Amino acid sequence: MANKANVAVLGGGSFGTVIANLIGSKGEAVNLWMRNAERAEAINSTRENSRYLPGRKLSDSLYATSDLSLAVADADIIFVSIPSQSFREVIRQAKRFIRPEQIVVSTTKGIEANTFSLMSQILMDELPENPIGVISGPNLAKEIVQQQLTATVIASEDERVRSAVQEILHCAYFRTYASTDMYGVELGGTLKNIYAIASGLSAALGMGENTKSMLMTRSLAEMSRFAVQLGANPMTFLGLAGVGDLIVTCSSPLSRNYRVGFALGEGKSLEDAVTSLGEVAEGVNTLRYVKEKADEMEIYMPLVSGLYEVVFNGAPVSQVAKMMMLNTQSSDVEFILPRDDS
Ligand SMILES: NC(=O)C1=CN([C@@H]2O[C@H](COP(=O)(O)OP(=O)(O)OC[C@H]3O[C@@H](n4cnc5c(N)ncnc54)[C@H](OP(=O)(O)O)[C@@H]3O)[C@@H](O)[C@H]2O)C=CC1
Ligand SMILES: O=C(CO)COP(=O)(O)O
Repeated sequence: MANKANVAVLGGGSFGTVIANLIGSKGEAVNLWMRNAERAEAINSTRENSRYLPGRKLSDSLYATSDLSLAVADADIIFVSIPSQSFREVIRQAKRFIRPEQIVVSTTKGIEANTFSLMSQILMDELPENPIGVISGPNLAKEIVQQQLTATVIASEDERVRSAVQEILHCAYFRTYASTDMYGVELGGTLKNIYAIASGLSAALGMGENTKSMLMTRSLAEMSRFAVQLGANPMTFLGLAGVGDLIVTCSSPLSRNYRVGFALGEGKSLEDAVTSLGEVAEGVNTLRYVKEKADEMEIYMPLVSGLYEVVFNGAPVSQVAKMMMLNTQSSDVEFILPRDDS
């Protein structure tokens, strides 16, 4: 039976299902929209998303549907968990069913091809009257479904969005912290995917803990530098959506981006690494778009440039790493000692 649900989640992959299930587990009626009608029916009859979360029993309050109009009809909040390359297309399909008072929240960590838009910018373009927000943080879907203690960030300039999302997601194993820096929070979640690929690569090559720590910390320096040039607040990168998400994604084999890097480090081709995942790894496209943007804006991003050479031009990691290590010495925290003064 269809839910008269206060919440809709668009996207029946790993994260969409997990967010819908978390809300459902609180006893809230939630509709999970997916494009595949057979899969939706199977979820309703078996209480399992066998494609993305095999073996995990889903809440009885979750109703899966391939009917977009029905999914969003009664929702106060609509979460959108669709990979970045299809995000605008899905919002365009949905927008005729969405009313201006409905809150729309992206969970997607990626950049649109050609426009360099983040998902909040797509939401503002397509749904200019709706209150919008983004959630981002160290949020591995496969840990949330096991009810591992987890926190995320809801970022929105609209206080009503922040408090509605905090309330709907709050439970004994999930906390939601608030921010007004939507762009910074989103950029944090998006950029760290690049460095997760680099971390997976370095792990596969047997690099030590010193190397991993250097890589993560210099990644944070590089992503903050880029974000500041694009107008985000660097302080956001000290929070869950910056350093928090960077740590989890650069450390865990549950991260798909880390796994792509690991597979590359084992000698697999990029195509094999991506297809064997069977899920989205946003970092591959993000690397491409950020490299272009950094070149265009002349932003110094040696890790992005080096990784780009390895991933897309087959450069040997040892050669790229040596070049970086022998590069001109620089400052540690450039907000204290500017790079040019070091
Ligand atoms: N998984 C995680 O741990 C986390 C993921 N995220 C972010 O959430 C976003 C979604 O990721 P996730 O759910 O993990 O990805 P998955 O690869 O697990 O699933 C993607 C989902 O999107 C659907 N989809 C893709 N294109 C379309 C389309 N054109 N129309 C309708 N549905 C479409 C797929 O449908 P189909 O199965 O039919 O192909 C699938 O249900 C990503 O940006 C990711 O970075 C954020 C935090 C954590
Ligand atoms: O964003 C994530 C964890 O916060 C999920 O990372 P992956 O997309 O690399 O699996």
